Amino acid sequence: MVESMGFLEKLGSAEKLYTFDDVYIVPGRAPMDPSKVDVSTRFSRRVRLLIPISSSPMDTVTEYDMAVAMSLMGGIGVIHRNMPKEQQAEIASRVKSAPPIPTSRIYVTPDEDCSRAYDDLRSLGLRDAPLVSADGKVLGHVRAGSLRGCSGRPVAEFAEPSKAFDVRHVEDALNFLESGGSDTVAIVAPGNAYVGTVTFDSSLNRVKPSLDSEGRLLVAAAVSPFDLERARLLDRYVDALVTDVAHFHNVEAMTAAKVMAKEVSADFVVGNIGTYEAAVDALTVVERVDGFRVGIAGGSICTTSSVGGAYAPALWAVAAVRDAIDQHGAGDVPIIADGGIRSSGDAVKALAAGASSVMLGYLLAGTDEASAPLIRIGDSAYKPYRGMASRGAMERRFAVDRYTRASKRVAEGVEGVVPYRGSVVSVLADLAEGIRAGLGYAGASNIRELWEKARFGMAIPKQVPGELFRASQ
Ligand SMILES: NC(=O)c1ccc[n+]([C@@H]2O[C@H](COP(=O)([O-])OP(=O)(O)OC[C@H]3O[C@@H](n4cnc5c(N)ncnc54)[C@H](O)[C@@H]3O)[C@@H](O)[C@H]2O)c1
Repeated sequence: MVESMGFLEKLGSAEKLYTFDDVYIVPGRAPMDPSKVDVSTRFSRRVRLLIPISSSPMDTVTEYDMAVAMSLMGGIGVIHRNMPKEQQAEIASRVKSAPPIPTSRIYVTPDEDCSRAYDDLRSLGLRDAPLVSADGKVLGHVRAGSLRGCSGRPVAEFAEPSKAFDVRHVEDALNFLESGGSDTVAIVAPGNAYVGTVTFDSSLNRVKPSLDSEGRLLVAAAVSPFDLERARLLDRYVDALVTDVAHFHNVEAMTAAKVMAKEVSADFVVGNIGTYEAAVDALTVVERVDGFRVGIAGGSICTTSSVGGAYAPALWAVAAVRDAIDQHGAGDVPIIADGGIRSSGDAVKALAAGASSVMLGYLLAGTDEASAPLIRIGDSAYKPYRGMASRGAMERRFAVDRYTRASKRVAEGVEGVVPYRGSVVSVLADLAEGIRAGLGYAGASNIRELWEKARFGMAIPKQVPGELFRASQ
């Protein structure tokens, strides 16, 4: 069809590539209060989430801390691939053995001065703390009360029998804390190795982690579709593998992914893709697709649209891929909307267009758990954030992995900084609440209903709400 068109006709029939700023959700009749809206979803065919959010596999975003926090908050983190495969697998395995509750690292060591330990515990408002040896084993427990008035003696003299709980049975620890038996308990891995301290905090009840069938935190990892060895290694630990290339709709990438999908047992998510045709081809060639990561060139640090002139904004691409899935009887393959999401409102629009979840980079990059160091510029704190096809990220990739194929020499991303935003826990809690509110406005009580009920509208003339207020400031 397109081939028989003249060039002018081709230009004139340009498709409308809707972006997040082009449309809004038209409010609909809400069946319930937003607090009761169910935002649980699936990341991929078998991986269930309690909030529809994942963290992007970027080297300034997702390593151990982010992956743990994402799952603790009901989402999932995708560990980036800009490191040796052994290191990526080690991170995934540590996430799997992390306690499925928020922990801190408050403990006392045997040779610590007892009066200093007493002051430390009182300043934290704690009645007790685990006693942990220098080589990381839980030896017992120390009560602040028994340290009162002591001086110059080692903490070891005040040790009481251990109050440590196995990481595989943390519900016992929570019950013990709730019963008032203690303020703190140690969580240990098999062999009594100290993992972290759980401190009694009524807000614990509000944390609902997303877990696998064995009660462990969820984790996913990025791979190149050409890196079979990495995929095989990661497959032992992760719930999902995510092919991580800019343009998955490439015959070589899809053919390699077909081989990989047969070799691994974790859910197999492919991407990035941006069109109806890419989804149909991927479903046909790869044969096992457990999820699509959708959106090309939309990220805040991505320069693909200026380097290559190509763009498939996540909103438009999600709708196209959802239609492809529905029309090709592929069942219920979840879509992850990726790139350019700057707010919970953007996330709601992506979900309304047929996504099951959203993947975030920019919104999470400024948090404590993001894998870049905190830096100070003048009086303000920032964290570095860079595209995975930026010069720095590419150099790192080729330096750490000699098997990486160099598909590009020209960077398609930039490196910068984002303002520091504190813990990702509160960022995610706010985003989840915003998404619940969005479903409420759309008149939906869950994401499925949002797909059915959401109506899109355009403001004419195009106007951004709040613009008038800002203009008058
Ligand atoms: N989401 C986006 O919009 C976007 C855009 C650019 C880069 N990136 C990220 O940057 C990193 C590097 O990506 P990458 O694809 O260069 O990885 P890569 O160098 O590992 O390339 C992998 C393969 O993807 C295919 N491919 C990539 N770009 C192509 C193109 N322009 N035309 C045809 N085939 C192409 C090729 O098969 C290539 O061998 C990844 O983490 C990727 O997710 C993301």
